[in-house]
Amino acid sequence: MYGLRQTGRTIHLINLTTQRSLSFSCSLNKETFVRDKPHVNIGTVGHVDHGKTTLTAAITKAMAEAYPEINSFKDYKAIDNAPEEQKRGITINASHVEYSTLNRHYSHVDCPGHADYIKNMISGTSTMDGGILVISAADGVMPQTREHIVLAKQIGVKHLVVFINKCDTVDEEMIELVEMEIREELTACGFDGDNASVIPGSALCEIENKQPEIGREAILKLMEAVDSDIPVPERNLDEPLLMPIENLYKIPGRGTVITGNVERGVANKGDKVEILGYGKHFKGTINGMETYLKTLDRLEPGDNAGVLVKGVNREQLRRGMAIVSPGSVKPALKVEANIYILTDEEGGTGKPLKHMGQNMIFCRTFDCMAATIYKDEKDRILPGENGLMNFVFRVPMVIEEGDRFTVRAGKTTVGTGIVTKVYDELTEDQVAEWFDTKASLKKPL
Ligand SMILES: Nc1nc2c(ncn2[C@@H]2O[C@H](COP(=O)(O)OP(=O)(O)OP(=O)(O)O)[C@@H](O)[C@H]2O)c(=O)[nH]1
Ligand SMILES: [Mg+2]
Repeated sequence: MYGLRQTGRTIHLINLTTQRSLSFSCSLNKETFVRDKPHVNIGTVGHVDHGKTTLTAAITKAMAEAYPEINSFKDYKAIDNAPEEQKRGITINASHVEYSTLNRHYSHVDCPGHADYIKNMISGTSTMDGGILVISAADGVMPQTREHIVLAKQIGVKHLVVFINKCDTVDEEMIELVEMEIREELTACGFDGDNASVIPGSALCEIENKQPEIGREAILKLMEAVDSDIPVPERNLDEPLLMPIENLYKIPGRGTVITGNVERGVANKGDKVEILGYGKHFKGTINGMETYLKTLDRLEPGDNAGVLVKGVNREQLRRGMAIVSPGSVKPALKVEANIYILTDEEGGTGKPLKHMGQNMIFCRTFDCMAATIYKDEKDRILPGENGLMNFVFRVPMVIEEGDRFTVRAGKTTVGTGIVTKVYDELTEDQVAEWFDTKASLKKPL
């Protein structure tokens, strides 16, 4: 026996015996997103293949089964939907899904675990109010488990809930060992390891409707822990708009759709905006906003939104730029930061940064080359220590006092920092000339 239920634009076909449902969209007029619950941004992080995408799909399934009126199941293929992701069976791009518990609406970003795509993990994590750390009971703590905990901490994710996955493959004793190991690891990285919620289960069991005690029930327990452990952050509605760009789409005849997470401020249809970063400056007008295919009445902090902007071309823009209220942000070329250098064990290089070296800086959704300059040429900040140093970007970037960022060299995270000061004494020409000649032969900027 099957039943039909409609929620907004979505029709759910429900098997009345198993309560499994299949959802599909119909083309009624677009619904308006109703802000009837607090909205929280979360996501899955952890080592490659530990089951983050499977868990993401399993959460949407468990939520759709528990509250079908407000949720629909997104299967694995809908989350890892790029051809290369499907061919290789790994996540490359951070991908977003939404679901609701009775108390909250969540936007969930499923981050890649593979070391080659840490860049996408960093930009995905930059918008999280809290995270679900996924760890396989069969493997325990692995290199990217540790790297993701360290990065989440430094990026400013204050709350982590742990899901020990693949419990269908091991015995009780092993699960207890992994729980002890992960609590220690969290504590070592500055989280409250003793009191963190650690939920054992199996994402695959929920997907395959097996062993509900480690499948469905564990996922519901996990979401209860997420509801209670990850507080709704304070949203700053009074400041001018800032929304870092995550992705861009061109809609022929309509304009450019910019997706991302609103960091602060509100904006309405018809508002004028600026788009800044990578030394560029464009002007446009907001012509519409959406979240998960529903119309937004206005942009608010925390929204994971798609914004239709008139007056800019998709080709001019790139991820890492930011949409801001006109005149509210001045991009910076040179900043001072308090920087912490990772040790070998934390996944770093175990070496200090070079004076006048060049490294990639990751902040919000941007990555940009910067010169690393010690205040005194003889200074060195050793692994495991922190100190002040200057960074000069190749081009002006949207970065402000108090912003957190990550320093990477090749595939390794070298350090993490917080901006303590923004200088404005340099011109773009001076910086371009300095980078274009052999930087190391010149005196520090
Ligand atoms: N036995 C078992 N296998 C699982 C479970 N969860 C996931 N898997 C399997 O583990 C493999 C990796 O799962 P993914 O969800 O792709 O892992 P991931 O963490 O998203 O991987 P990346 O995004 O590439 O880092 C797949 O073959 C899954 O079917 C589980 O609970 N039990
Ligand atoms: Mg994945």
